Amino acid sequence: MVGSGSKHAAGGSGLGGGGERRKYPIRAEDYELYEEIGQGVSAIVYRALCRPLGETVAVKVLDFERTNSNLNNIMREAQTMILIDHPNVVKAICSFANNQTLWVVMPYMAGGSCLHIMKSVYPDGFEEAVIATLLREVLRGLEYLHHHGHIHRDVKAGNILVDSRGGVKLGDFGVSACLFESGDRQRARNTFVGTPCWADIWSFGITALELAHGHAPFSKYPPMKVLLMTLQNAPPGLDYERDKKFSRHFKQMVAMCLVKEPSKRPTATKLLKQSFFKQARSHDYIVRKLLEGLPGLGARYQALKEKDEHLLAQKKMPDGRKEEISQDEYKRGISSWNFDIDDLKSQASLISECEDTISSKDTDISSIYDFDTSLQEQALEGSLFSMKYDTDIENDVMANDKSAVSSPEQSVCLSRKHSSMESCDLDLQEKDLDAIPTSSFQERKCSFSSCSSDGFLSSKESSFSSKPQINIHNRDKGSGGVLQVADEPSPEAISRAPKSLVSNVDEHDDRSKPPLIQQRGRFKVTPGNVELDKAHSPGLQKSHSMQTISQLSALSIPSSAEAASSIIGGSLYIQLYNVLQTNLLQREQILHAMKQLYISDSISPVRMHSLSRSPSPSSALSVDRSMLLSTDSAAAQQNLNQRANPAESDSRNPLPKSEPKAEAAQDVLSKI
Ligand SMILES: Nc1ncnc2c1ncn2[C@@H]1O[C@H](COP(=O)(O)OP(=O)(O)OP(=O)(O)O)[C@@H](O)[C@H]1O
Repeated sequence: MVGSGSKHAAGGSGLGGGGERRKYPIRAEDYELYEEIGQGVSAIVYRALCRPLGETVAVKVLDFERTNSNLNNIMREAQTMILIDHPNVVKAICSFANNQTLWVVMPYMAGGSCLHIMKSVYPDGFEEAVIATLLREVLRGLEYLHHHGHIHRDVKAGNILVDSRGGVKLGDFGVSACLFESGDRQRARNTFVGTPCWADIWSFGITALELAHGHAPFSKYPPMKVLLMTLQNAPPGLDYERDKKFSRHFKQMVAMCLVKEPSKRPTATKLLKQSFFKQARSHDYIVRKLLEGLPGLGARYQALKEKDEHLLAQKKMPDGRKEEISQDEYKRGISSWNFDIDDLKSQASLISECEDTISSKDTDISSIYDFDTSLQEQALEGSLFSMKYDTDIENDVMANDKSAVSSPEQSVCLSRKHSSMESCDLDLQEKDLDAIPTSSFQERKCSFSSCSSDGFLSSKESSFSSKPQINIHNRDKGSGGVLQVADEPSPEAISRAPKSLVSNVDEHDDRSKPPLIQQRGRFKVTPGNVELDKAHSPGLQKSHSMQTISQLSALSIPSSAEAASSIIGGSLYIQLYNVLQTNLLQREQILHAMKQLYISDSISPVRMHSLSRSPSPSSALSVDRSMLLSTDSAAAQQNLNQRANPAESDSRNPLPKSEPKAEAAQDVLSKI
């Protein structure tokens, strides 16, 4: 559709009334944009008039500059929306390019989103019959999507839209996935039988709670806490005192959706048969209950926006923002995955190579969600979690240029040579306590100190590089699964990388954009004192992994400490975990190398054993300098291989031997 020579596009059935297909113009000048009615990660939605037809529509203006999704992805979203034809799913009427933007024309949903309605009028949630009516419509939409091989992946109150006649539709296909898009329909069907709906069904259950309470579970908690709670706690439900007003059927329906074991969740079709939905009513009921007396959408949206801005002016994150971020984390923490099974399998096996705590035996998707010890959860967060949520940036770079993957020397992103604290303050300060709940503060602090107790990472000493970095996960098993950070991607990689990525690399090119310190999946770290303006934030991708970033980037971050605790604390936590993993792996490799060298130098087995068991730097005080100078994990690995397979040893790479130097050992280990 984009750039099509024709000046008109056929609208979807029903839009023109009487079943005729109306011709919608595909030129910007044929649409008059009125007030803003919504904003997403990379798009602003306006009420608009389609001049030739005299019809009010919604136009979603997607800024190419603000999305780091490639054009194909954007087109895919628009195309998907155009092909949609179901009364409970918002379809796109047409789309076209206009300068640096893509315009997607949609039917105008005058009631706006359920989230906005709740925030404006029902802060404590809707009554049960309203919820049943809304959710039945949503389920019908989901049933249709799943039947056609689509997964919505972003089911939430904010994406349930209501039209002026009480019609309810699921909107926002920004992160939807088509199971068949690889072209191998049969394989996709076989691989995914039954699975894809699971993610949406979990989100659907959380959305039910959101509609019942006015907010999603744990929405007041910071994202990482929410994710941990999702993994650690029993699934949430309608179990509290305040939930007594809800029927048994409602509670049962929610409980069916919120089962951690994905395969045990019902399909949309099965859910629709639940008794809970017997109380669902008509569209008129929705009009009466929700829309009557409601201010116009534009005014409502403006009022909510002003409230948020007011909170921002007071340097507080608006509750709504907090909630949105947390609820996204919550839902996505358990319900999202990338849809490349092979990729997931290789990631899972990678993790098992890195982490003893995760079994590699079962690489089925569901097993990925089945870790139940806290250590495994932490490993999940640190590695699988971040890998699962990799953005397209990584994929693009990996696909485009493998040379962008850094050498092992470049892989340590926490190093002394980049020890300025400019980027972020890892040492969470007491004054930030009001920004996040005490429990999570303590938990996070505790995590940091446990790192430092090993002597490998001190929260006080360490920092992230202030240099912009691109985070590349090395998925090559041969590398042992080290998570690597490319310090400087090759010029080729830069030239071929998506524009937004390049802009992250070269901060000098665009100083209006906050320098990206590190981007890992949905999280990024920026200098704490940078004013982040959503409108100018770079590299925003319309994907769930970036949604939080966008929400965060809309905020003014007043101080690094505050930012660390209230906003990017979660991302720091993840990054620290990744760093820790990287370092632990390297440490293991070095210790292995040391062991081997000790063997060759006739060091007593008892001593060697104690060395391998003790991770503390002091245990390495009397080791051979040459053993320790190899911080290059690949070289260490090669040395190990040579020792293990002497026949294969390469005489061009002799294992260096030199004198014992305790200080050197300590020096090297302290840098790890
Ligand atoms: N057709 C529509 N009619 C009325 N309002 C709409 C329509 N489409 C979207 N909106 C409003 O605009 C907001 C943002 O739209 P949308 O979710 O499509 O953008 P996005 O960039 O995909 O956002 P997200 O961050 O939720 O992924 C919605 O939450 C909703 O309030």
